[in-house]
Amino acid sequence: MPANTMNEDLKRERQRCSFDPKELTYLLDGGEEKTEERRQREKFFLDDPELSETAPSDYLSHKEKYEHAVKKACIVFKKVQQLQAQGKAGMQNFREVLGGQLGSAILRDGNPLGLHYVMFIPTIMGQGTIEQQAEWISKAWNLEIIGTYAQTELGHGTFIRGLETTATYDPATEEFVLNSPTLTSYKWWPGGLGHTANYAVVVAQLYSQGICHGIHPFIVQLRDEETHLPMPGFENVRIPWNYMLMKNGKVLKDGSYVKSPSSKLTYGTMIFVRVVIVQDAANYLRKAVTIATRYSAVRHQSHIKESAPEPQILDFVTQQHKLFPQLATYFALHYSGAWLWDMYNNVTSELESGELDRLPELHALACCLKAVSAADAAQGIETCRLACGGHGYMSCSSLPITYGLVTAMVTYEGENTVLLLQTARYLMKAWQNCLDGQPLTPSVQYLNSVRRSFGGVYHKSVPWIIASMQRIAAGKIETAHRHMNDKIKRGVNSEDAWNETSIELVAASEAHCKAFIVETYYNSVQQIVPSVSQQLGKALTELCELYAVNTLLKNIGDLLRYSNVTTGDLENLQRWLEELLAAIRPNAVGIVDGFDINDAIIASPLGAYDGNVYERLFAEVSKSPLNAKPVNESFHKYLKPLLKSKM
Ligand SMILES: CCCCCCCC/C=C\CCCCCC(=O)SCCNC(=O)CCNC(=O)[C@H](O)C(C)(C)COP(=O)(O)OP(=O)(O)OC[C@H]1O[C@@H](n2cnc3c(N)ncnc32)[C@H](O)[C@@H]1OP(=O)(O)O
Ligand SMILES: Cc1cc2nc3c(=O)[nH]c(=O)nc-3n(C[C@H](O)[C@H](O)[C@H](O)COP(=O)(O)OP(=O)(O)OC[C@H]3O[C@@H](n4cnc5c(N)ncnc54)[C@H](O)[C@@H]3O)c2cc1C
Repeated sequence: MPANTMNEDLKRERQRCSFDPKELTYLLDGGEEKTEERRQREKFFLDDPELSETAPSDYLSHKEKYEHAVKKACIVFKKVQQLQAQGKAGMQNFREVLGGQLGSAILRDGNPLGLHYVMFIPTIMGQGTIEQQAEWISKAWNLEIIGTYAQTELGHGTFIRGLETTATYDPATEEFVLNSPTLTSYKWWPGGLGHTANYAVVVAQLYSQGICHGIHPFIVQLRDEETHLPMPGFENVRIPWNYMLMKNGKVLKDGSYVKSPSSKLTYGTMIFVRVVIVQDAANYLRKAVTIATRYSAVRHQSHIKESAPEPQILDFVTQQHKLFPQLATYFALHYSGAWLWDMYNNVTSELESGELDRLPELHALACCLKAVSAADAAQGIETCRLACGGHGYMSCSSLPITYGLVTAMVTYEGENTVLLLQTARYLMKAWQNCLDGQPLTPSVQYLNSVRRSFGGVYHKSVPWIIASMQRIAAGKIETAHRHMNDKIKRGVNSEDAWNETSIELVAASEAHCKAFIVETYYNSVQQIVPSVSQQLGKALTELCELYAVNTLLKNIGDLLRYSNVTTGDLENLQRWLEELLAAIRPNAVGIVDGFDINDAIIASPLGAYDGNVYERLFAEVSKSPLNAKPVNESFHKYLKPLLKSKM
């Protein structure tokens, strides 16, 4: 590939952009200094020859992939320690390096230490007493031990009250006896459990004095610290009394049980990871949309006008409609995720001082935001893949693997439907409170005002869209609530009525979440615009408007059902959408440049900064071991005899 050549289309795109992409980069990083620190950090890892790929891991066996990942995870860990020693990395950077887009670029096939950092350490911090934290955290932090989070069993993942593993307290020896007596009680799925971890937080049903007290977390050693040989399996395994994490519920040495202020505090790590997922989903989406946008600016095909040369595929309005909403969705999830992170930190410090009031609202928001961000990012990444035609299907495009990582988010840490039903539980109570004139928490305040009006007159503004989406959400909440209560009045018991209404409950929850995201995104942009250049402010406003208009248009049926919108209003909305696509078009490449994702993290011949798509694609496929020899052995072994036999 010729060195330092830049694709001519991308050059032109960059000249057309109305704002300076650097300004967007600084905004997203939190300032020029932060951008510089991030770039230095990325360079520190990506320039390390031991971490850079000599050949794509696609061509390795499963076993080789695992060994390769462990090797790299260890190098990364040592490098993080070096940064920490220099005061250049804290917990947040740890997550970025090991779990964020940098981590996923270095450890393309998964991080064997991921669960150690994302769940094992946070569980000890959130559920352990001060003494237990003192005992375990530094060991875990320094990687003297490697942990995982073993909750899910072969038979139960969602319904954790149904877990079968037991931990029975024996006061005679001051030990817990752990047991997984059936096939369905075997721990199944925990990341790193098979070969990497030597300790786990095991979630088990606590029994003491003959009474079951529900699920609680226990630290269990899985492998010998020296030989790494597995400890005896989960049949009557004894662990010391103080290996039960006892910040919340406790067992005293005599076996008496002291209840937690809320049994749901045991579920705290799950809330933490759901909050983290919102940001991670957004970041994976921005990587995919960077690839697809740059590719679409470089790729020419077909005609808009027969007389003109083949256009960039980005000039097809349908292509813009595939990609620009994904750009906007990134920002929407980014700002909603930041909002949720702040709420999580505030509520967590309130919990520390015994205030539990805001926990249900945090749980309700974390559940629906995790579900919607995982689903929308997965769908958005798949749209980006489709937008790249055949080349998007290639593994080296990085789009299939990115989709694979994000679609897993739909299932893990609470399956999406299940989480949306948790939010629906909260919304049903909120609606009842609304009917009873009881106070409402901030995120459902809108139910009160929307209840009083069927809809305002259309005006071309995001506040009108927010009000419309709130009307849809309130309408769906009211409908589900009414249908469920009608069933109960007809004699259906409340649990069956819930199940029979659950399609509407899930839809209500999604609508509530979408209204929340649009409002949070809009409020964030309103706050930012006065502090940035007029050009960037305009670009950010257009993206926010696009997210709002596009989301509303995807819900036309609901809009017609729950508001007094006219068909003329819908035509106006469609025109507005098309105007926004045209307005964003000149800035599309500038926006993804503003994301400032290093080429090594992009890891796709379709999406590199220089736009040398075809040269890079060719170089990539040349790496396949299959292409090393002109004739593969299978020809002589199988094809040739078959061809001969036909002669
Ligand atoms: C630093 C380095 C980073 C490296 C990163 C590497 C990358 C890592 C990559 C991947 C990580 C992968 C992580 C995946 C790990 C996992 O998946 S771990 C397993 C997660 N499992 C789940 O999430 C299970 C889902 N199920 C549940 O959460 C619950 O069982 C349930 C909520 C569905 C039901 O629980 P149940 O006890 O039956 O509750 P209910 O009866 O339905 O409700 C009772 C009330 O409790 C409230 N509630 C439920 N959950 C919570 C909570 N978390 N907090 C607060 N309150 C909660 C619920 O609303 C009910 O309240 P009311 O009675 O008032 O209505
Ligand atoms: C990549 C990956 C990594 C994971 N890592 C870990 C880990 O490190 N540690 C760990 O403990 N676990 C881990 N898990 C397990 C994960 O948390 C569970 O798979 C997840 O919580 C879903 O539970 P399940 O598999 O039991 O699904 P199920 O609950 O069996 O879901 C199957 C279907 O049933 C439906 N369903 C279930 N219950 C209800 C309900 N109440 N109402 C309506 N529909 C319902 C669901 O919507 C879904 O459609 C991981 C899973 C994956 C995929």
